[in-house]
Amino acid sequence: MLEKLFQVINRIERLNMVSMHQMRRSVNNLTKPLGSLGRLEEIAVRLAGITGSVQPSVDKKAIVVMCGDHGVVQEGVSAYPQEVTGLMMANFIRRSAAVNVLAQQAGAEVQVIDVGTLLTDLPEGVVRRKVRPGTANMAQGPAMTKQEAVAAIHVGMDTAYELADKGIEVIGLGEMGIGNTTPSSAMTAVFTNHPVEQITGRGTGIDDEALAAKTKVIERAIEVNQPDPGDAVDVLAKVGGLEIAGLAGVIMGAAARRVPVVIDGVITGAAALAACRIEPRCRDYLFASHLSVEPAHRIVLDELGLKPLLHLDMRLGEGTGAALALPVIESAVQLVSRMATFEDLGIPSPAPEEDEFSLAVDGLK
Ligand SMILES: Cc1cc2ncn([C@H]3O[C@H](COP(=O)(O)O)[C@@H](O)[C@H]3O)c2cc1C
Ligand SMILES: O=C(O)c1cccnc1
Repeated sequence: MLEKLFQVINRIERLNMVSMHQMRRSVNNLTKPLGSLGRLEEIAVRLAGITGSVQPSVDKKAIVVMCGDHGVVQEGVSAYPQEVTGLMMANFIRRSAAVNVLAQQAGAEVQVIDVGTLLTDLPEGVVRRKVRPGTANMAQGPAMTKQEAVAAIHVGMDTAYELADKGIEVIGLGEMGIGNTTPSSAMTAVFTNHPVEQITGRGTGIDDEALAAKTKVIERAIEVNQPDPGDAVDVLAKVGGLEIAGLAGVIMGAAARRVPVVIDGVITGAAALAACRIEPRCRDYLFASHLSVEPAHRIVLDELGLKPLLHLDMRLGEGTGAALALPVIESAVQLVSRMATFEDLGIPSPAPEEDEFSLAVDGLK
């Protein structure tokens, strides 16, 4: 069962330092003051490292929306009923949800995958990869078995491989699953050892009383299940979710295929933490799109050493932040491929010589 997971992880390589070095030199030769394109320069350098090309392309884009339901919703942790998961899936298929609008603007296709919802009558167009119909209530016992968590990871890995096979050059992550900020906070607490109280947020918009109750539910889930922070599959199985495990699989699969991944909010962030605990090299393939209002998100990004590209006070999920960041990433590529160099203008590059001799790898932020 674990063989496939290990085969994918084995393929995840370091970034290509030669390409990064060459890209940094190209960026320094563009007709602008040194460093003046700020983080766009880092994006270009890291894309070179990820793709192994000094002319990377992120033209073909996809947003993967992994969907799952959560038994812990019984505990009153969300402001909305569980049926909203399915209703929103239908909305994604009709292309009328927030993520569809933003993905269309970014020129990205949206793929909707059922990895573990309660829905039996799935709308046409949803990819059918259900591992089980929703998780069990993690406040009473494990959300799922380890086998199920691994099966959900495999769904994500397969998805990333299929997208890479069809020429997708950048993958944005999204999710839908009423209640899923609860397992995301639980996972973040376990992986980072921060107090649950500091990590738990209002999700879809619960009041103070419900927030206090949600915090207690998460503490209870950790107490009851005793997830092992050193075993990310154990954490995913005991206090995670099917769509979260699927997203961790997408990250590992994409990294194995040298495809950059743009994470979204607190749920895709928790998935990224899990993927990076399984294989730390995954981290170099990730871009953080935005900083969510959910308190766990800042903790996740700090832990991963990722800086968000946008600050828009969003707290939606679905892949909305990832969709918004895709054009920013594409801008970095367009700048390096289309701007003139100092040589083009017939003057020597003013970039300092010692840059050539720096071993510090930039573009890793
Ligand atoms: C209409 C609607 C659309 C959404 N799109 C994403 N989410 C977001 O809210 C859920 C997580 O919040 P909580 O843990 O509080 O339930 C997820 O499904 C997430 O993607 C939505 C939630 C609602 C209600
Ligand atoms: O930050 C997020 O991703 C988020 C916040 C609240 C609800 N759903 C998602």
